[in-house]
Amino acid sequence: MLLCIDQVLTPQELKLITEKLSNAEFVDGKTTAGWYAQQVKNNLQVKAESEPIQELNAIVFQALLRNPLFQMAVRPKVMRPVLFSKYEPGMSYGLHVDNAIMGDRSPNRSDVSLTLFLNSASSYEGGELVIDTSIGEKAFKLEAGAMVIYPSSSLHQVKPVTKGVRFAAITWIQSIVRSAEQRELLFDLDTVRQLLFKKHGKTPEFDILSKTHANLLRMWAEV
Ligand SMILES: O=C(O)CCC(=O)C(=O)O
Ligand SMILES: [Fe+2]
Repeated sequence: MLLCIDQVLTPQELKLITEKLSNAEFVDGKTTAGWYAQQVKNNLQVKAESEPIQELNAIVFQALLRNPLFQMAVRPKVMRPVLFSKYEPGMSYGLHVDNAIMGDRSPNRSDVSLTLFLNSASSYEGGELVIDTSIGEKAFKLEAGAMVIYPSSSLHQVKPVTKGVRFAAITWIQSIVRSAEQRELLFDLDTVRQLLFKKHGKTPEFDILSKTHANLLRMWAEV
């Protein structure tokens, strides 16, 4: 499932992140790409284990964990440390698929990939995240504080930035529900269940739908 969620970060969080990024040390992004993705990855990212990384990471994790739509759509089990990237004019990330398994010491499967846009879409040209979907390519260039989540199984790329600078936060999530199809079924059922509750309260229909939702989750969850 491809989903865009607006206002994941508050204006205060965005301001803090932007300030920290303006003083951060950036290094070549190739260091965290798979061997073939390295050939097409041309960007910068905040040095791992550098001073602001812990704080920046915590802000993004908190924002994700308090977001009900993210929780419903992704059902996170493990979230990989966030990468903060910067694309200057001429930089891009060519077509690739994200590594299936990430992390040497405690490996996780990547089920869901996430791009959180950190600066205004009008402040740079190019830099769209283009994802190959079953109905063709879809381009995303969202406002600061908004994010797109997409299956890690998709081929995708970041188009060259031609003017200005693009900042983004990237992470990958292992879901407690491995299958994207099952996650989408649960998301739809949960959405209907909540809409029904808002309209009619706790009806017998709501109860049965809640039972079905809970039991499918029980059947499919790996916790
Ligand atoms: O910056 C983005 O929107 C996506 C970056 C990406 O594809 C990656 O880091 O694997
Ligand atoms: Fe990627």
